[in-house]
Amino acid sequence: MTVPSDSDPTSASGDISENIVWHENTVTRASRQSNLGQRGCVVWFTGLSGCGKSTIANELDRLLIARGAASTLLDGDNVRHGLCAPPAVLQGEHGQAFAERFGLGFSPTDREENIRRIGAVASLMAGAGLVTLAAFVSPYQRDRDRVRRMVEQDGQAGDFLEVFVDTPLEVCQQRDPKGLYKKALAGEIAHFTGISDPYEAPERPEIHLQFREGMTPLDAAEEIGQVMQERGIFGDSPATG
Ligand SMILES: Nc1ncnc2c1ncn2[C@@H]1O[C@H](COP(=O)(O)OS(=O)(=O)O)[C@@H](OP(=O)(O)O)[C@H]1O
Ligand SMILES: Nc1ncnc2c1ncn2[C@@H]1O[C@H](COP(=O)(O)OP(=O)(O)O)[C@@H](O)[C@H]1O
Repeated sequence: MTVPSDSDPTSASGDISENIVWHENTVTRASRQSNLGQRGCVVWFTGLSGCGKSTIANELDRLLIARGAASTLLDGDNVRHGLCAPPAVLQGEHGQAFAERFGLGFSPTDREENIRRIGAVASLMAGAGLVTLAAFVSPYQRDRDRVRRMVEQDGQAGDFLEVFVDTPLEVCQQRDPKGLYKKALAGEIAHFTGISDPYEAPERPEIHLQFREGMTPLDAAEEIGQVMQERGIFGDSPATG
């Protein structure tokens, strides 16, 4: 825990929230959604490494764009190159102390902060009216529930759709496209989800993609698109203020 220094503006004022005042935007979420003809939302893919999160999310993204929707995609590996970069990436530019303080690995606390940051960004994107796809292992229910609360407080109930990509560990290990399971099983990667770190399966996901042999990414994406249609995401839903 870093004790604020005298030069830290918060040390004099005590509670930082006293000096940070929420500013209501002039342009409302409702007008952004009306312009886009859709409801901003977050479609949150969770599951083991190799379960198919990125593939299905990209397929859904393609379907959404094809139907004229405005969507965007946040992916674990990619976001960990920038917003949630590890210490090794930050050190060169920012120095060791900064890198150790703000860089993220895979400890429970680092994963918590990773998902908290992404949840805040995803909520802002949904607030702009975008269908925001997010594909992260996000192994802890508490972290996923926190994003759900954040998104639905900013918007409305139903704006967060949890998609459990329920592919068995054995299948993920057989796929192992990045060779990470092989490394993890050889002890070369610590805290690897499903091998040496826990994964808490969603208790009540909006969409449960149960693994079936022959089920294609397109099948999964179309199933999600259908649920989104039924939930009024594409323009026949009441806009929020
Ligand atoms: N220790 C460990 N555990 C799990 N995954 C690991 C680990 N180290 C690296 N990777 C690679 O990082 C991707 C997971 O990053 P996420 O940001 O989605 O993880 S988390 O949500 O913070 O748990 C994940 O990407 P996907 O395979 O696309 O899921 C892995 O390839
Ligand atoms: N429905 C599917 N059927 C067969 N292979 C799949 C399916 N979905 C994904 N894959 C393959 O599994 C591997 C891991 O998929 P990926 O989307 O990278 O998973 P994740 O993002 O969860 O790590 C990739 O090689 C991908 O082509």
